[in-house]
Amino acid sequence: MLRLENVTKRYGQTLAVDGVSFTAEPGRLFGLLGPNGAGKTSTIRMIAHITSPDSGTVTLGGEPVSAATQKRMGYLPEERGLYRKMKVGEQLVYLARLKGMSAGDAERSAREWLERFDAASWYGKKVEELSKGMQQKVQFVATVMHGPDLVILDEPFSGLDPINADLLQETVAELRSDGRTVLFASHRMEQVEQLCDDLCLIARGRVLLSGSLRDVKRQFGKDTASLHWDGDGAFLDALSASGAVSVLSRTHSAAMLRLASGTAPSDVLRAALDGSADVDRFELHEPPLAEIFRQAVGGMDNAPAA
Ligand SMILES: Nc1ncnc2c1ncn2[C@@H]1O[C@H](COP(=O)(O)OP(=O)(O)OP(=O)(O)O)[C@@H](O)[C@H]1O
Repeated sequence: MLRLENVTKRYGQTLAVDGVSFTAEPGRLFGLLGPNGAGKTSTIRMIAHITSPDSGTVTLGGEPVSAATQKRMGYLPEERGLYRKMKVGEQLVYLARLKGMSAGDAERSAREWLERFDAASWYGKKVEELSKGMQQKVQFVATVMHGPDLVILDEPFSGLDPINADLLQETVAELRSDGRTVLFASHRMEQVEQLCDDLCLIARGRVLLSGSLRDVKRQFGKDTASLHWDGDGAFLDALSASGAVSVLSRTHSAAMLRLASGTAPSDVLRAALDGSADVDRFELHEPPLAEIFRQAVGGMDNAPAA
C-alpha cells in the first residue's frame, strides 16, 4: 500500500504540494487528478523518491520510500526519455538490471513484453528509429517489465492511437487484477472515469476531493438530468433563462441539464408538461467526472500558493 501523510513540497517561494494525504491500495487503480500546475508531478516525484518532501511522509508497504523501495516501483514520467542511440532490447535490459533483475530474466521479460505489444521486431532497433508512439510503448515496457508492486503512470495515454490506447488500458487492468497498485495521473476525465477505482483531485497543491470514484460521485448528488421530449422546446429556454437549470447539451428533442440547487426534478417535468411537450424520458444521473472536476476546480486561481 502506498501512503502519503501530510506531504508538503516547496520550490523556492512556490508551495507546490501543501499537506497532501492519500492512500493507494494494491489491486486498485488510483487516479491523481488536477488542473495544470496543481502539483501532480511534484507529488509523484516524491513517491518515486526523486525528490524528498519538506515535511510529511511517503511510505510503500509501511516503509519510507528510499532507493530500496524504488526497485519495487515502475515510473512512466510525463516527459518520456530513452537513450536515442541505444537499441531497444539493450536499453530495456539495462533499465531492468538497475531494478535488480538478472540479465537473463531481463532479456526474457523484455522479449515477452515486446511480443505482447506487437513489437517483437523492435528488439534490435535503435530508439531513434521508432516513432513517438512506438517509443512510448517501449517506455511503458521499461516501467512494468520488472514486475513492480507500484506502477506510476503520468499521462500514459498521451500520444497513443486508439488501438494502442486500448492495449495499454487492457494491460493496466491486468496489472490491477494482478494485485499491483497502479497510480495514474491524468487530465482526461473520461479515461479516469472508465478506469479508476479511487481518486484524489488536487488543485494549488491541496486535496479538494478524494475517495472511491463511487463515493466522490455520490457526494455530488444526482443533479444532472437527461430529458427527451416531443413538441415545443420553449419551456427549456424559460427554465434556463430563470436560472432553474443550466443546459449542458441540447438537440431539438433532447437535453442534458444541471439542476440548480433549489430546483426539484418535478419542477422540470411540470414546466415541460405545462409547455405542452410530451415527455418521452426523464432520468437523473450522477454528474460525469468532468463536471465534478469543473465544479470543484472552477473559478479557482490555479497558481500555487506562495
Ligand atoms: N523544479 C521546480 N522548480 C520550481 N518550481 C517547480 C518545479 N517543479 C514544479 N514547480 C512548480 O510547482 C507547481 C506544481 O507543478 P507540477 O509540475 O507538480 O504540476 P502538475 O499538476 O504536474 O501540472 P501539469 O498537469 O501541468 O503537468 C507549479 O507551479 C510549478 O511551476
